[in-house]
Amino acid sequence: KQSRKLKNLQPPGPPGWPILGNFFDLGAAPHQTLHKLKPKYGPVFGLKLGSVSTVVIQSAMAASEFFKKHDHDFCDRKCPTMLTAHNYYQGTIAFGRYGKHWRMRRRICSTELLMNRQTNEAARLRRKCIDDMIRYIKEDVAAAQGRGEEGKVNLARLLFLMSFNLVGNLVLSRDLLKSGSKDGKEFFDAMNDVMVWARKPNLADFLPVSKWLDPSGIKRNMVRDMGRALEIVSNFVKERVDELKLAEEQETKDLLDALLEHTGEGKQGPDSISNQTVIIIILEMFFAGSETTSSTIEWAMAELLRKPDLMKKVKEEINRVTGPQRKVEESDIDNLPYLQAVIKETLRLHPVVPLLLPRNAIDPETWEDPLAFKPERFLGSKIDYKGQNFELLPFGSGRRICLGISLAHKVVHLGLATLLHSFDWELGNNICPETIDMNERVGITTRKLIPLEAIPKKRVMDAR
Ligand code: HEM
Repeated sequence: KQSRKLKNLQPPGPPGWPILGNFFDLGAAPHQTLHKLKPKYGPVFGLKLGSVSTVVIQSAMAASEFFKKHDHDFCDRKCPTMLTAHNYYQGTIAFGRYGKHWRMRRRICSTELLMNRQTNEAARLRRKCIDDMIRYIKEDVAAAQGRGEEGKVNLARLLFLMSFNLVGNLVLSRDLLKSGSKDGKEFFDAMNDVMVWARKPNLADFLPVSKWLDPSGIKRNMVRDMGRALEIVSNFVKERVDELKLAEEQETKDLLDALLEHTGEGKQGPDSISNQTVIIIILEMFFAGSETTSSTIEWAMAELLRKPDLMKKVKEEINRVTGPQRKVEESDIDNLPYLQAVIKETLRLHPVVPLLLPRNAIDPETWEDPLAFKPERFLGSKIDYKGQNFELLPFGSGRRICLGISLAHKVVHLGLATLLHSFDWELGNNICPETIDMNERVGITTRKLIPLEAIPKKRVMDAR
């Protein structure tokens, strides 16, 4: 949201169509279209998306200036129309209006979930979910080979299952994917469906008069699936409330407990939250924390499979630090500079939230050969993604910086390193490094259009 003063300062940009403005000029990959407009309009220009005035910032210098001088003016958010289903907008952190309610919800989540009081317990859960993924991979390969196939696994799906299950463990202390968990399976399906609808671009966000139209039924489907997801979470919450009533001592063990401490009778004022808000925040942790993390690891694997020499280099580094038998631990991350460079390069080239939460900057001029995957550019460089280096902002910066940054940092490194250290990866018949499809599917998050599949092989060193 812009103040009137800032609105008047809207910089010039490409002329748009009457009423619709530049909405249809953005195309299927808006972040790439914006990059192409830069030579003509400079690093800062304005766009009219229907009735919404937007400022695009595409240089490190302008982003630095923006965050240092105007972060406060731009720290409000506009909730996409799709997320008004079931009053989602009233509880959300990611799309919430800037103010005391947002601040309080964010504080509870970052303290309880991400700075985690029980640091060792959270580390154990991360380890467990990643180990489970390795087990599922082995089971899938065995099943595929049993069918006489070459043993390809759908890495995209297995990574998503891992990060989804991790959020379930951290926020609800529930293993949602444990076989036989009916609620878990239903919740997983409903979540997936909501994300499909949320990914669709929606003219109603930019042209309020069109918000009553629903030609392809997206809104109707969203209401239905969001309703299913919220109902399942609301049952989880009810169960916990009942458990707490019976418990003698109440100890905060996860995010749900922490949120429930702020509800209930006698709680009033800015410090209190409603039951519905608890449910929405829990759901949001799954939206914000699962696909973002899994997609980043998937892109990193795709880039490494395209460049076998880089794959070899990162595997050798891990092997040097852990030896062939020991598992990679989170405490190894600091000693794996090449792995860190691979992740930074992945987040530079494939930021999973490229545009749709505002304030993210892409800055090709800062980088030599910007479209090439070259982790080496980060070796010996102090550039990091914590929001202070404005040429690399995959998690945003300022007051609305990603709340899950430290969790994502650990899971992405440990997850990728464990995949690489557990198997030797091959592409299989009919595909070679040069032909891996790297197209994007753009929405709230940018995923690989074609989910990555690869064959995990017994490591050469184990086979010897
Ligand atoms: C690689 C993984 C991830 C990436 C690239 C990512 C990226 C982002 C970005 C770009 C934003 C907007 C920042 C801004 O406007 O300045 C954001 C916001 C947010 N992220 Fe993440 N994220 C990731 C993982 C996670 C995880 C694991 C969680 C939690 C479990 C999470 C929770 C959130 C929340 C709640 C917000 C909204 C913050 C606010 O508006 O106050 N994210 N993320």
